[in-house]
Amino acid sequence: MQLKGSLSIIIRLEIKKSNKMFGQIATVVNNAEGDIIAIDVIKEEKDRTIRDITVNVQEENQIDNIIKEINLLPGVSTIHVSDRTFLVHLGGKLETTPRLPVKNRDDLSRVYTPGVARICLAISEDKSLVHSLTIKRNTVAVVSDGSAVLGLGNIGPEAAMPVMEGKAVLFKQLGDVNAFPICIDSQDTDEIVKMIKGIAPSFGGINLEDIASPRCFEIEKKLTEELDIPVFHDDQHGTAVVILAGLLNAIKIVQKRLEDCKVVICGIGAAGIACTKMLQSAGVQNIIGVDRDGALVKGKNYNNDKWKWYANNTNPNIEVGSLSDVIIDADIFIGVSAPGVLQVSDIKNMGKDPIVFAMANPTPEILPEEAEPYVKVLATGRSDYPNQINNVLCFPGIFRGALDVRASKITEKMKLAAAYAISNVVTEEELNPNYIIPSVFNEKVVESVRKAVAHAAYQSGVTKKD
Ligand SMILES: NC(=O)C1=CN([C@@H]2O[C@H](COP(=O)(O)OP(=O)(O)OC[C@H]3O[C@@H](n4cnc5c(N)ncnc54)[C@H](O)[C@@H]3O)[C@@H](O)[C@H]2O)C=CC1
Ligand SMILES: CC(=O)C(=O)O
Ligand SMILES: [Mg+2]
Repeated sequence: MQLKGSLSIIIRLEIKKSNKMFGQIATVVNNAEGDIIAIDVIKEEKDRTIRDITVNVQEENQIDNIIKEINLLPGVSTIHVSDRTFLVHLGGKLETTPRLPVKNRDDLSRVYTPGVARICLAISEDKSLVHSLTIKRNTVAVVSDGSAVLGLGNIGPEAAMPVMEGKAVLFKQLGDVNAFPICIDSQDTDEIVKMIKGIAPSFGGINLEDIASPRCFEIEKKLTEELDIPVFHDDQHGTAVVILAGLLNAIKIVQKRLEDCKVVICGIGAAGIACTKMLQSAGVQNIIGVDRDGALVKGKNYNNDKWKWYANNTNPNIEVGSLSDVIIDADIFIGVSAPGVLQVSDIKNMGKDPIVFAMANPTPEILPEEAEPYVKVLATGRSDYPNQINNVLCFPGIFRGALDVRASKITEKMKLAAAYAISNVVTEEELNPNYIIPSVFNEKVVESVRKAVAHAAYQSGVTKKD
C-alpha cells in the first residue's frame, strides 16, 4: 500500500571531492519534488566527503526516483537511506521508569521482599488499597485486537502495536497517565472480554482502540457492565467528543444552528455511530448515515442491531441513494470511512458554506488540496493540515479527569462536558476557518477537559474519591 503524506528520509552520500556535485544533487532532489530540509557533514577526507541529506517527499515512489537519479551522477553514490519515521520506532517508543531508586539492601527490602509482603497483605485485606499503593491508580491499558487499525483495516495485533504505543506515549506526555499497549491475539468477542477482565486488576481504566464494529460495541458493553473501572472505546467516544467540539466552533463561523443543519456522516462503524449519538445529544435533528451500500433508511432490512437502531433513529426525511445523492444541500459532511470517498462534485452540491470533516486516517475521504477551494471549514484527522480533529484531543484529558476522581464509568455527561471544554479553549478572537479546534499541544486542553470531566463525574454520581 502506498501512503501519501509527509515522508522524511535521510540519504547518506559519498561524494568525490574532485567532482563538485552538490548543486546537481540538489537539482535532482528538486526535480523529483523532494525538499532538502537539512545537510549534515558526517566525515571530511582529503578526496571524499560523507554527507547526510534530509529530504521530505510526499509519496514513497519519489524516494526510489531520487536515489536512482543521484546514483547516476558522476562521483556520487548513496551509502544508505533511512526513513526517519522508522528510525524513531527502532526499539519501540516506550519504556518503564522506576519512580524511586533501589540503591542498597535497605531500599531493596522495602521495595521488594520482605517489606513488600506487608503491602500485599494490606491490599488482600482491603482491595481498595490497590488504588493508593500500586500503579493501578494512574494506569490505563490501551487494548486492541488489530481488527480496525486506523483506516488500514484488519492488519492484526502485531501490526497494531505501533499505534497503541503511540497512544500510550500521548497518554503520558499530555495527561501524565501511564499507559500500556496491549495487543490481543484473538478476534472473538467473549475471548477478548475474558482477557481484558483478566488483566483489569492492574489497571485504573481500559481504553479500547481500533477494534472493528460491530464487535467493539458488545465488548465495551460487557466490560462496562462487569468492571468497576472506566472502559472507553476511543474510536467511538473520543472521536465523537472531538467532532462535536469542532462543530460547535465551525457552526459559529458559518452562522448556522446545529439544530437546523443537514449532516451527512459517511462510515457507520464505531466512530460514525458514536458521533451520530453525540450530535443528537447536542440537538442535531437531520443526520443521514451512509455506508458502502448507500444511505441507511427506515424500512430496509439490516442484519446488525446497531444499523437497525440507526435506520430507525436518523434520516427523518427517508432520503435514499448513494453518498452523492444524499449529500445534496447538506450543511455538514463528516467522513469516518475510507480514503477518497468524497468527490469535489459532491461538495459543490452541498448547501451554502459547506463544513467538511474528512477524518479517515491516514488518508482522508478527500485530500485537503482538492476540497479547500469549495468549502468554508475543512478539518482532517492529520497533524500536517490545519484543524486536526483527532481523538488525541480527548483521551488524555478524559482519563486524567476520570482517574483523578476514581470514576467507575465515563458517562454521557462527562463526554459532553469534554466536548464543550475542548471547543471553549478556542476564544472568540482566535476563531477562524483554519482554527476551529485547539492544537494537541495547547496546554489548556488537558486541564480544561480534566476539570470538566471530573465535575461531570460528580454530577453523574460515579466517583469514588473526592
Ligand atoms: N480522526 C480521528 O480521530 C479518528 C479517525 N478515525 C478514522 O475513521 C475511520 C473509521 O474508523 P472506525 O469507525 O474505527 O472503523 P469501523 O471499521 O468501525 O467503521 C468503518 C465504517 O466505514 C465503512 N466504510 C468503509 N469504506 C467505505 C466506503 N467506501 N464508503 C462508505 N463507508 C465505508 C465500513 O463499512 C464501516 O462501517 C478510519 O479511517 C479511522 O482512521 C477513527 C477514529 C478517530
Ligand atoms: C485516531 C484514531 O484513533 C484512528 O484513526 O483510529
Ligand atoms: Mg483509533
